[in-house]
Amino acid sequence: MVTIKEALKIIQDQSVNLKTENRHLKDCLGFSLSKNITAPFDMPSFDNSAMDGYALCGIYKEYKIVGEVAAGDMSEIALKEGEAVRIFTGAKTPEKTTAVIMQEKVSVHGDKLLLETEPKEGQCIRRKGEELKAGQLVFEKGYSISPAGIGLIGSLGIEKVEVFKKSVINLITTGNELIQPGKPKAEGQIFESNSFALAAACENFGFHCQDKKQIEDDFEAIKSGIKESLETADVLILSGGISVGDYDFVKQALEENGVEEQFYKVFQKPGKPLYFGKKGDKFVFALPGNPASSLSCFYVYVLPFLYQLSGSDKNGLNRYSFPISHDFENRSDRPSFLKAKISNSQAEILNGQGSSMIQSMALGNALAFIDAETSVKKGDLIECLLIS
Ligand SMILES: Nc1nc2c(c(=O)[nH]1)N[C@H]1C(S)=C(S)[C@@H](COP(=O)(O)OP(=O)(O)OC[C@H]3O[C@@H](n4cnc5c(N)ncnc54)[C@H](O)[C@@H]3O)O[C@H]1N2
Ligand code: MOO
Repeated sequence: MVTIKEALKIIQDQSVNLKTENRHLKDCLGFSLSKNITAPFDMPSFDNSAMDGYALCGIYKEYKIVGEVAAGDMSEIALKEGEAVRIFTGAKTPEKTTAVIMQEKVSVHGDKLLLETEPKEGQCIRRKGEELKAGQLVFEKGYSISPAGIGLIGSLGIEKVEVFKKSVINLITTGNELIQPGKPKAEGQIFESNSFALAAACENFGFHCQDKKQIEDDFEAIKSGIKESLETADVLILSGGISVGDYDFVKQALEENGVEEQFYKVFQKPGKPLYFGKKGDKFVFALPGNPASSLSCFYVYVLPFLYQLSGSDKNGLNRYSFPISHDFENRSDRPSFLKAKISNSQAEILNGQGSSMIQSMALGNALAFIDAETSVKKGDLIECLLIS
């Protein structure tokens, strides 16, 4: 049995073999850059107007209108003192433009432009290079590409980016009692839900489960299922059959497939029988079957590792401390990840903390960490991992 800290360190210390690929801008959301990106040119690349209005030369209250520039116009108007041109948002400001005035603040009489007040030098002009200078570092290697990141990369004219490949994830659920939702359920059976929750949790953070298998509690079936899944997977996630019961065959089946244990059992609640192993450059997480245990272990251990394998600068769920909204006593002798809800900047530990209970996780939005046999008072800060 290892501590939470030790388990996380064992995972973090794995040497991983990152592969790269080129992806089109439209297909790189959530991927991590395998190279820095620097600005190929100044941004903006020319001085331009921030408003629909008039570009002005000199500081006056009256100007002569001598022309027009629209966004995308290439024409160069040489403005002289006291002259103005009609201009639109994003259009290149003529040379010698002192300021731009928005059209709501002027009146036009023939070719005469009258201002309510004198303009301030430089107003409403977006300067060349004010956001980025040519050659400036825009994103560092490892940056996880966000929608705004895609926007910026596109605006730099970059069509394809080199990113780290994401892992192929395969899932195996085990258990004789499991039947698929939608099928008639006999006494003693339960609906299989972990594979859906785990696949959804992967998708939620930009990872994808390629293959899903459900296998009964039969040693040979589990052993051959693992063998087959490992052929295509970079990361194999199993659920169930990892505890000490007579029908818990997963650990032995992994061993017989040449998977080397990195740790088995973590001193925590939920998720004590968590297993982590490796075979060559493939990794295996065997999560406890209890629905809340498997998902909690996914968030705390699998997700950081998926990020690590994808070259990301992220290392798991965001962690923040929040004041707890009520007194709470953790009676468990194990440090606990408790299903919690953050609202109005306060954390509430929800009812229904059993490892088999997933409703509290579904209604909550965080896992609150409270040490074993620890009491906290209303207002004390507790560490929370934000699920959403
Ligand atoms: N004698 C002991 N018994 C148990 C121990 C222990 O230390 N000694 N540990 C308990 C803890 S803690 C956990 S957690 C569970 C984990 O057991 P397994 O990983 O072997 O999981 P299963 O026994 O297969 O299933 C547990 C529970 O979860 C339900 N389940 C399983 N798979 C799914 C699924 N895909 N979808 C929905 N629900 C699932 C299953 O029906 C069981 O109710 O072991 C304790 N026992
Ligand atoms: O390790 Mo278990 O998840 O407490 O029931």
